[in-house]
Amino acid sequence: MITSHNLGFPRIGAERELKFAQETYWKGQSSLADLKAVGAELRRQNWQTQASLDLVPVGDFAFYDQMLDMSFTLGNLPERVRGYEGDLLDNYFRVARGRSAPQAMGSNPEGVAAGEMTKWFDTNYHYIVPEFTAGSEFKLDAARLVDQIREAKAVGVNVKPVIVGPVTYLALGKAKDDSDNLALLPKLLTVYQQLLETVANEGCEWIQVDESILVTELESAWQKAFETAYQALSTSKVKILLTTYFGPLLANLPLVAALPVAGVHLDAANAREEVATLIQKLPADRVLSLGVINGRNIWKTDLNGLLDWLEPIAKQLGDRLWIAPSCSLLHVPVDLDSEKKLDGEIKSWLAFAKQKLEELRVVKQALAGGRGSVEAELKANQAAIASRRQSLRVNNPAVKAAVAKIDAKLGERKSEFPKRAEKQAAILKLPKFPTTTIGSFPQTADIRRARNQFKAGKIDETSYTAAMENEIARCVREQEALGLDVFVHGEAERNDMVEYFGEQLDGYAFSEFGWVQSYGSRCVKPPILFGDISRPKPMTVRWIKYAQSLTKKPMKGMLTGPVTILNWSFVRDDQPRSVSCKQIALAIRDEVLDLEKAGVQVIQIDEAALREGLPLRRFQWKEYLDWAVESFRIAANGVSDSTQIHTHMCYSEFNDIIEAIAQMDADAITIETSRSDMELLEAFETFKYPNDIGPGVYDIHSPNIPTEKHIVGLMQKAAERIPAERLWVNPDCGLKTRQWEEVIPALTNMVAAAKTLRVTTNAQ
Ligand SMILES: CN1c2c(nc(N)[nH]c2=O)NC[C@@H]1CNc1ccc(C(=O)N[C@@H](CCC(=O)N[C@@H](CCC(=O)N[C@@H](CCC(=O)O)C(=O)O)C(=O)O)C(=O)O)cc1
Ligand SMILES: N[C@@H](CCS)C(=O)O
Ligand SMILES: [Zn+2]
Repeated sequence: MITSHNLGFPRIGAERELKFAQETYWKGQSSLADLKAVGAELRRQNWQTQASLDLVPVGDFAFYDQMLDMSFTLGNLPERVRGYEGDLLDNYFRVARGRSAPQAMGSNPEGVAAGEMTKWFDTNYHYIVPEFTAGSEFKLDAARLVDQIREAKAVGVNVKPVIVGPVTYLALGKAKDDSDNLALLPKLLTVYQQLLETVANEGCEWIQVDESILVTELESAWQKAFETAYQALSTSKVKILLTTYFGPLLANLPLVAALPVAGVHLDAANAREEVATLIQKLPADRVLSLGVINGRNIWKTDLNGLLDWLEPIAKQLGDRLWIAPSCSLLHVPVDLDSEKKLDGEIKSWLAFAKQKLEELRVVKQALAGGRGSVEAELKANQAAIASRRQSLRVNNPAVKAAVAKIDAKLGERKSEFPKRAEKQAAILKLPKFPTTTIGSFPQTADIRRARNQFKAGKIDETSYTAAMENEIARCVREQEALGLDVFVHGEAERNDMVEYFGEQLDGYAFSEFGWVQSYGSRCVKPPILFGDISRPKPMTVRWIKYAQSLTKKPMKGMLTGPVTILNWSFVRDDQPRSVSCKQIALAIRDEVLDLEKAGVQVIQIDEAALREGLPLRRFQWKEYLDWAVESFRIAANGVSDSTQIHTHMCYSEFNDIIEAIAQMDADAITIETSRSDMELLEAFETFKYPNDIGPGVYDIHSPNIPTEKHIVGLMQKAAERIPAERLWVNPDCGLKTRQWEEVIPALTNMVAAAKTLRVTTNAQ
């Protein structure tokens, strides 16, 4: 019998129950017991939803992040949070976000430095980076996993615990003292051995061990680490299913095939071409789990096409074949059935997490009982696939023609940076160390309530516009009072920096409940790019003009760049991403030019997702960066010399892409640096990045407020690497997740720091 299973299910809940429970607790408005009860209920519901599977994941639920869970399971806590005497979950939140609920802060009400957060491979999910030193010690705490195994058994499902594998755990962590992470492997393996033994003692037959770094290029020491690790774990009584996802194994395939594990999971949605070789290389007693349903997109699977390919494999492998989604379903929304307003035709093309598991059920049934046993389901699927292929709504010949006409000149500024900078300085007359913010100001409950009421038809457009203008006016007043130099309008009218644009562009559809976890309690609702993209009318101009009318300070026009819109959308799988990106670039270019025409002097085009879109394999980087940079340049560079173009990137490791960033040729770039203590600037220094830089000095992901002294210190470090006259002073990222009570003191300190720097640091 073929085994069906799942690698992970979205933990946030169909109505974002986890988010609301977390935030209520963090505000001190509920108890830890309330929060834990919500978690338990979500896990119960998720297991029930997955009950038709032969094996159900356990341990995929996390109160913040699965990597942080693993750090706690392994007893790998940063020194600064050790010895905390309260509840473990409160300590966990202290690592995750610098603090827990007010009632749990005890003797340290100011909080601690939060753990660094970074992107999970090429997804929009963020994990908390494990911290190591040469002396790191590990100590098993399996209580969380054991409790959840028991809970799941009580629900009546067949349990398959899920953990992050030892090599991936080490590879994704960071040594705080520059020691070699790999040197910790022997100590770590002892704890993993204990963990596997514990799981076996709970009566589990299988454990899923995620080793996702196997889809990246591995140096030989890391390849060797896999051999060492799995040799050491091979004596365990529980069977290991080694899971890899997000791409092909390429050079790592022979290594994976030879590891002494009971089964291997391959992302067959993205690496179908490797299946035959893996079957050939895998010893005959091993299970092969194929990720046949794409866990990263929201499109229905062509089930008949899949079966054409899979049936012979099923015959060949028999019981050795397992089927699953390609990766954890963490990256897709929970339930398409919640969508009541989505266009019926488009909805018929889609599948969210629950629907993907239903697809898996149909595939398993078709393999076990023949296609005839699921005839109705397969027919309906075929009709949906054909409808999408043939739909006239997908193709817009005018857009295709505009993309075909793109030439190199479209992305060229008129003059080089020094000449532009001179012209811009003459108009903007900014002081040294100019201060600015990244765009958004707090998205207050009032703003969200007004938008909710507008969308529900409870208030009309005039009232909604008035409410948003009120917020913009407040934001301008606050910036005047703070004494910032370059203003923003605060993005009150935007639900999200990508969804907002998706809602206004033709070729996009958007959902009501299609939430996906981005980090902690924060979720995004990626818009669905289904057709050729065009801009029916200006999208931001009226708001920016209104904001500019309230002040004499320069007001930044605020846009999201084409690469970020693309990377944070669910995109088409029927044309190259590069083509979709250029279509978006042309739409954003028109918006940039409209802003310029409206008299806007500074235009920021956020490319926060440029880095994360990099293919996981280096040999594919150049091709991606070429079209990504070209798309940005098309969007940005139609303006005159005197218009100042900014871009913004957060969470970026810049070393790898610094050349591409320079080629984008924005007049100024603001970046995230505060948690990494300006380390990220090394790339800009080494490369001699020629344009202006604003290294973030305020970690906006933590409620902690940076002091003036701290900011001055960070900027002095920055000035050691970058000429002071090219430095801006700004937060790491937008302020939408913060409260006004946090933002005002933090920005007051930031402006004060800039003033201090102007008198203490030499800049021309
Ligand atoms: C910069 N980041 C972003 C990423 N990806 C994006 N697509 N967008 C980003 O900004 N990736 C990297 C980082 C990740 N960072 C963040 C930061 C903050 C959020 C966030 O705040 N998300 C919000 C949801 C935002 C949103 O869409 N808001 C809507 C709906 C608001 C809402 O929940 N309404 C309530 C009703 C409210 C009421 O009646 O009072 C409801 O619908 O129930 C809006 O403003 O209209 C979040 O809450 O998680 C995400 C990623
Ligand atoms: N302008 C956006 C960028 C976030 S990456 C903001 O300020 O929220
Ligand atoms: Zn940002």
